[in-house]
Amino acid sequence: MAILVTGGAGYIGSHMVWSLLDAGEDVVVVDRLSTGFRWAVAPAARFYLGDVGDEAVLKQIFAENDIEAIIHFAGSVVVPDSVADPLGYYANNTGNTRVLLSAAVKAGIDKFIFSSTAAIYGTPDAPLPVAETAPLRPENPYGQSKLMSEIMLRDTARAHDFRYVALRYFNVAGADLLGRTGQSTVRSTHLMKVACEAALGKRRSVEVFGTDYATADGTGVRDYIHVSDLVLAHLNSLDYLRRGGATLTANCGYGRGYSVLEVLRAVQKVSDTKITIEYRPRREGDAAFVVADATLARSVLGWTPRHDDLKTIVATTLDWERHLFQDDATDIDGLRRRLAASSF
Ligand SMILES: NC(=O)c1ccc[n+]([C@@H]2O[C@H](COP(=O)([O-])OP(=O)(O)OC[C@H]3O[C@@H](n4cnc5c(N)ncnc54)[C@H](O)[C@@H]3O)[C@@H](O)[C@H]2O)c1
Ligand SMILES: O=c1ccn([C@@H]2O[C@H](COP(=O)(O)OP(=O)(O)O[C@H]3O[C@H](CO)[C@H](O)[C@H](O)[C@H]3O)[C@@H](O)[C@H]2O)c(=O)[nH]1
Repeated sequence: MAILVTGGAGYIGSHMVWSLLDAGEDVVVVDRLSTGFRWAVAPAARFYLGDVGDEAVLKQIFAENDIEAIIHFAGSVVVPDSVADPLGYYANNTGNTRVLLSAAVKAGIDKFIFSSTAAIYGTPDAPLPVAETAPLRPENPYGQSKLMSEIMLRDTARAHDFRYVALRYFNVAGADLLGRTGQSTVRSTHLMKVACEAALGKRRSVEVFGTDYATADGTGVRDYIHVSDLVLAHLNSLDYLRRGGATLTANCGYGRGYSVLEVLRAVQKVSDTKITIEYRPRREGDAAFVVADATLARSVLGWTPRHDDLKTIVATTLDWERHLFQDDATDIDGLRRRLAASSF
């Protein structure tokens, strides 16, 4: 039987596909390539170009493959875009997830792993690790769209023979340690990627949004989790569901935070460069401190992270940035040549 990975051409999904293949799984990918790249999909996976909201595509996939479980990454992920285009975000993240869930139930697929986000907590009440039981108060349509999907999952599991694990990711960063994939998102706004681009001269400077937070150095604190550890939590979730585990919602983070300035210092140290920093006012909607209490993932899923080290996160992000070609992100042969010639 095969695992269907939606959004498998994207940043996190492409790592998932490699890890599943490494573990000997049979993998099918569906992606509409809105932000993902065909070249990012490991060649051994069967690829369908299509939308998870398109019932005909799903029907074809389920007819041509014996799907055991679905890992659902496909979605729109840019918070400010969700404020500008809420209906587009609800359509893709909530509406299309509904279509996928409905097709899964009809096809008798009873295991589902979902990409949720710490954004559904909004601003935590206190600068303490946030547990799954904390109030859910998303502050933007992106977070709302994911919360609505979590609610659909909950109700689907109550009504049907269907179990799921919803993983609430904190700040995902880093790249595959073998250099096979990484974050290739065009115009990313994520701090780790932006800082590494600046270190390599792809950007003139890094803006630090806010220096007056109630944190040790005044800048925002986040829980940066290496993408390979995040993907491991999905493998653990798959095992858990296969063993008959009950529906679960779990945070994915390391349980400790780094400030913006600590991240920038780490990037400068690992890259041996000096980054030009521009201090700016706070970015709207940013919380001071967002760190996971991931006790549940460790205890119930048996998740044991292997790369809980800021230097590794920075080094793998830098390595991937060095290998990314700048002009033509559709140049798959060019990327393969560069990867083949690389030292990974
Ligand atoms: N990156 C993070 O820090 C982070 C944090 C929390 C949650 N998440 C969630 O993880 C998932 C993956 O995020 P990512 O960072 O890899 O983003 P990404 O943009 O790199 O990947 C998303 C992939 O889904 C595809 N896609 C989007 N809509 C689709 C649709 N309707 N049908 C088929 N394919 C579609 C895109 O082409 C892309 O390949 C998302 O659901 C996101 O909300 C990401
Ligand atoms: O150029 C930048 C970019 C970010 N930051 C700061 O760096 C920290 C991290 O910001 P990111 O944009 O990298 O990530 P966010 O914490 O804003 O959000 C990310 O993590 C969330 C979960 O906590 C959601 O999943 C969301 O989708 C994802 O973008 C914040 O304090 C932010 O203010 C800067 O100072 N300068």
